[in-house]
Amino acid sequence: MTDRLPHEKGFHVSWDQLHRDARALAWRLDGHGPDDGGWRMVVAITRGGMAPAMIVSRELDIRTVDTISVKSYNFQTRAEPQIIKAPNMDLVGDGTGVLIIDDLVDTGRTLEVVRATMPKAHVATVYAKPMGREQVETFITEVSQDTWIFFPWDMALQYVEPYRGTE
Ligand SMILES: O=P(O)(O)OC[C@H]1O[C@H](OP(=O)(O)OP(=O)(O)O)[C@H](O)[C@@H]1O
Ligand SMILES: O=c1[nH]c(=O)c2nc[nH]c2[nH]1
Ligand SMILES: [Mg+2]
Repeated sequence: MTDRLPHEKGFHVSWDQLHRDARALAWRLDGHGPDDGGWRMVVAITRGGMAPAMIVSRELDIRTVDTISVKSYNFQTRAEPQIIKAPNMDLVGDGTGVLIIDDLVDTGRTLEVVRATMPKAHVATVYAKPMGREQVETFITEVSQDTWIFFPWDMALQYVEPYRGTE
């Protein structure tokens, strides 16, 4: 099944902003792991979760980092999420003490699929849209459902015309 989402607005995130927001996510998570061991592992949802997961694992000094690969979108058109690569389940166990990190939650379908494989893990994203918010335990910034978030790895600096135009 695919459906096209109308996006009225754009939210453009620079590398600097992403760094600040991912750090803020780490600080919010600090000290909120399970009482008997804290956060012991990070699982990044590729590809968008990899940069935030690197920053969070660095801030929280977590050295065990794995990935789960999920493909859900072709540009802005969504399809059913598919797990292409699983993390090391011997390390993940039931997910206790595991932080699952993604760049954003939109409809929540990606996280639904990922959560099912690690039921006791804690899910955190940097950004969240209302439809998927309930799939996430911790996030930093919410944007409206009709906003498309543009990440720094999808953008480049380019010339823009002055507001008043040129002669
Ligand atoms: O909540 P949902 O509606 O499922 O959408 C959110 C997911 O979509 C994007 O990933 P995408 O599948 O585009 O892959 P990418 O991370 O490799 O860009 C984004 O990075 C999230 O993982
Ligand atoms: O770069 C992205 N921006 C978004 O807003 C979004 N929603 C789902 N997948 C997305 N990818
Ligand atoms: Mg993704």
